[in-house]
Amino acid sequence: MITLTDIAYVRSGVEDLQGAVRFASEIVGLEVVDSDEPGVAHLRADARGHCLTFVQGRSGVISSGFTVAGPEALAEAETELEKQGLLVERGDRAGARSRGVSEYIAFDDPFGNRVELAAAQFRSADPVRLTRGAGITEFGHLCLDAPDVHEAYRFWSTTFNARVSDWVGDGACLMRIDPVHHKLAVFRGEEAALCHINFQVDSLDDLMRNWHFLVDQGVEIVMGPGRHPTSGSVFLYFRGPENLTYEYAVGGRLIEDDSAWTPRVFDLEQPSSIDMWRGPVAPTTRQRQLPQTVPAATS
Ligand SMILES: O=C/C=C/C(C(=O)O)=C(/O)C(=O)O
Ligand SMILES: [Fe+2]
Repeated sequence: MITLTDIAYVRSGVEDLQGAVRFASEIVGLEVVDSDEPGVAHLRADARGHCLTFVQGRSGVISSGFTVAGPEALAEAETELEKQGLLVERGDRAGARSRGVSEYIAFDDPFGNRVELAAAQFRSADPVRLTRGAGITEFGHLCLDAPDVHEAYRFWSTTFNARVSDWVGDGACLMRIDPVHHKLAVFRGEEAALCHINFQVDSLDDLMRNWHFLVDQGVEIVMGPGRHPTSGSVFLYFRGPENLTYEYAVGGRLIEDDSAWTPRVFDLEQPSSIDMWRGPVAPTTRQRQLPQTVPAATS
């Protein structure tokens, strides 16, 4: 089993590089990192050198990167994946440099999502300089699409150390690789794709200020503000250029003791399974069944 130590980055192809960078920096708030690569832009949210890369070209996710413990673990992972019959490519020096990692390998998950494993992701000692006061604290998780979330779970939980934290019916599988409720989510979708990329913010005030800012900027709000019963985080999903969906979230449960946690299965048909603030506020059935008051008998 391959042990993933963290999420590392998302690389996405964009037709309008300037537009994507402008949105990710001036609207989302990420810091633009210097890049000497023509047609490539890197953005930063936390101590990682960068966590989001846009590459001028065909629109759509290129790859999602994770880290393993080091070069030996990477070599073992390469062997393990090849044993499973997966076609594994070892990245070259230029590719590693562009990813801000020491070395990496790449393969497709069973659905065609391009996944990369890196031996080490470079950290930056420079303080993060967000482009606006969005309150972003970290690149929190990434969510992939797959036609069968159970099959996806089987892949991630047998090939890797992913454990399921919660399910939303057959629609979503939320997996952890450390105590954070999920660093990797898989949503049911017709084909391989990046469902969204999450950035944690420091406070509820940050999230709500961001909401007003996005609305004032005319950004498409996809969902929220709301609260996930799964992680418990308060969320806000919004659409950026070329259909890249971002999520701000605040909070979220930690699962420190695997043995004490039992994954729950929320009903995909219930709106409150995605947003617990959408639960029924109408009178409960008990009140509806209260006997009608009987008019006083007329004498
Ligand atoms: O309906 C599921 C939503 C899950 C969460 C969460 O619980 O935080 C996400 O953020 C997600 O799907 O990525
Ligand atoms: Fe999310």
